Amino acid sequence: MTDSVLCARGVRRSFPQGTGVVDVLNGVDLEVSAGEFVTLAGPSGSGKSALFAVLSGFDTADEGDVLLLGERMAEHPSWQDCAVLPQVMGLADELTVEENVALPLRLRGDAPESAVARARELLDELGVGALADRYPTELSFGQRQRAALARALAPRPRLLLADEPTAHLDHATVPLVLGLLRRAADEGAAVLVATHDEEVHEAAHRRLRLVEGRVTAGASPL
Ligand SMILES: Nc1ncnc2c1ncn2[C@@H]1O[C@H](COP(=O)(O)OP(=O)(O)OP(=O)(O)O)[C@@H](O)[C@H]1O
Repeated sequence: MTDSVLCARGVRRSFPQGTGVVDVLNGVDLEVSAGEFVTLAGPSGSGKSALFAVLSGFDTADEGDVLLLGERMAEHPSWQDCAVLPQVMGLADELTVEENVALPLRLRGDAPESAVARARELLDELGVGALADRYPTELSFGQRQRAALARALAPRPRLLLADEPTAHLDHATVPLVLGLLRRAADEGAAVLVATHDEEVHEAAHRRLRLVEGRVTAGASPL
């Protein structure tokens, strides 16, 4: 693919377990291009979060390469280009919701007014605009998840990795999240989502599966 944003080749990762080791990733190959919304399925414990940790540069593969925009992630972590929505959402408790969402924009030097405007717009779209002045600990898990998604989307990353972005959401809220993930892809981002949620898989351009530590094509796209 010419417009590859994320490319993993031969990624292996093992973890110590008891007296031995468990091989979780056994040679993962995958590619996600600009404008693609791709989902990753796999049974609980199959290694989706472990793979996302390697893809986002939080963890290092024992073997193999991860390229972001053609650069090796391990050597050139491109924090400006990659946004992550981890399962543990990692909002800063001492900042309000709005400040959390605006933070990546402020860190890269955006003016306060435009950072706040972007934060407000995303929070409104995700149905949590009224909570902008609250602190994360005052929110439900589903509300925090939407705030964390707003923060990930705020800088318009080239790559968005979202781990179970609908895990805490009710049925009525899932379409709001799907709409923003699709829009990010339509605007040119590469979007990779690990999920057990069939509704999310159905919205994807392409589906992948993690089986026995390797990525295979999932069910055909719609
Ligand atoms: N840091 C670690 N140390 C030891 N073992 C780990 C570590 N991280 C992951 N594992 C193991 O790797 C396997 C895969 O875990 P992972 O959390 O990636 O699964 P998952 O597919 O994301 O599961 P779920 O769908 O339940 O979130 C598990 O057996 C887990 O115990």
